[in-house]
Amino acid sequence: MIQRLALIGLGLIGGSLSLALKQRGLVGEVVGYSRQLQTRLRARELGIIDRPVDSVAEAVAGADVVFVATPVQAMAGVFRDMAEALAPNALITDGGSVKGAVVAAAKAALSTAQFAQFVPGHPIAGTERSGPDAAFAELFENHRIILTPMPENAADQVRRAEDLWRSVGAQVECMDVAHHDHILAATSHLPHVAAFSLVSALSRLEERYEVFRYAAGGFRDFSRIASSDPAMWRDICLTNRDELLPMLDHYLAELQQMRGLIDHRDGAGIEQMFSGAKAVRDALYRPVEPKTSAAEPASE
Ligand SMILES: NC(=O)c1ccc[n+]([C@@H]2O[C@H](COP(=O)([O-])OP(=O)(O)OC[C@H]3O[C@@H](n4cnc5c(N)ncnc54)[C@H](O)[C@@H]3O)[C@@H](O)[C@H]2O)c1
Ligand SMILES: O=C(O)C(=O)C[C@]1(C(=O)O)C=C[C@@H](O)C=C1
Repeated sequence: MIQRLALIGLGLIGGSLSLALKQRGLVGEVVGYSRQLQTRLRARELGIIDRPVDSVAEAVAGADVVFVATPVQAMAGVFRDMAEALAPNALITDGGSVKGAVVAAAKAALSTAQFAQFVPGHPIAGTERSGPDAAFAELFENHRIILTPMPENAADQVRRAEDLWRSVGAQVECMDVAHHDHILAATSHLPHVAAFSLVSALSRLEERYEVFRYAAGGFRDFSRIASSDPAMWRDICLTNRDELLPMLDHYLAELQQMRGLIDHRDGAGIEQMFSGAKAVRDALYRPVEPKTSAAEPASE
């Protein structure tokens, strides 16, 4: 049970965590801060927060859990603003899509003791919608949450972060910060860049109105994520640039190869490439299976 949750960033991710905790009766009071007053008031109206405040410092004062859910590049300022006001035993965690840059920002802004209270996290759950109106209590159910604990973290802080996410129905996995950024560059950041680029390319065609008029299921599935928040994805691309660029080059090489096969009317080559991709997706892509309590290992 959380006595007071400080929520910094009141959009899809922060709002959904608060609604999930409130729905289960797992939080006393939720105090919220986001940059714009209008967002804070809307978050209160939607029942995401109980008390809007005017600064990060005011939000974290007296909170036993602090959750940072702003775009990644805003987090450095948020950590700086909270440092003076944090309670000594508060758990600090976040939902940022990139972990290396967030850890570096926390380390620069917080004292050694405060940094040890910070357990970085990343829910692998979301939608293309943003802002408080996009939040919903079920978002994290049966989705993975990756925690990237650090050697500085005390074991009980890591346990608190794990318990927090399990309590809202998520399945917790831990990995190293650098490995997280490498893997997520492939599975999340590259697909978003590909989707934004595809829609951007189509939008430049002279016949674009007709193109979008006749777009059907394939286009819808591939392009949905190009409706995601541009500022959030700008931040992700810039902060995970070193992992994203090689993934992008790898993908561009594959596209070039496909172009060559089509250009040379190499039907066998095209079919082979498609068959390989289909076989891998059919075999490896598995949405998270809901866990029944009976299936939980006894040690968890
Ligand atoms: N959208 C997704 O699918 C998804 C999934 C997993 C993780 N994430 C990560 O979670 C974080 C939040 O994403 P979201 O989808 O909830 O975004 P969002 O746009 O819905 O919400 C972001 C919130 O942060 C606030 N904000 C922006 N700058 C701020 C600042 N300087 N100080 C205080 N508040 C500020 C905004 O007003 C808004 O309330 C991001 O770091 C993102 O990378 C997003
Ligand atoms: O489903 C979506 O709309 C998402 O984009 C969610 C998604 C992703 O799967 O890439 C987006 C960003 C994250 O950091 C985690 C999850």
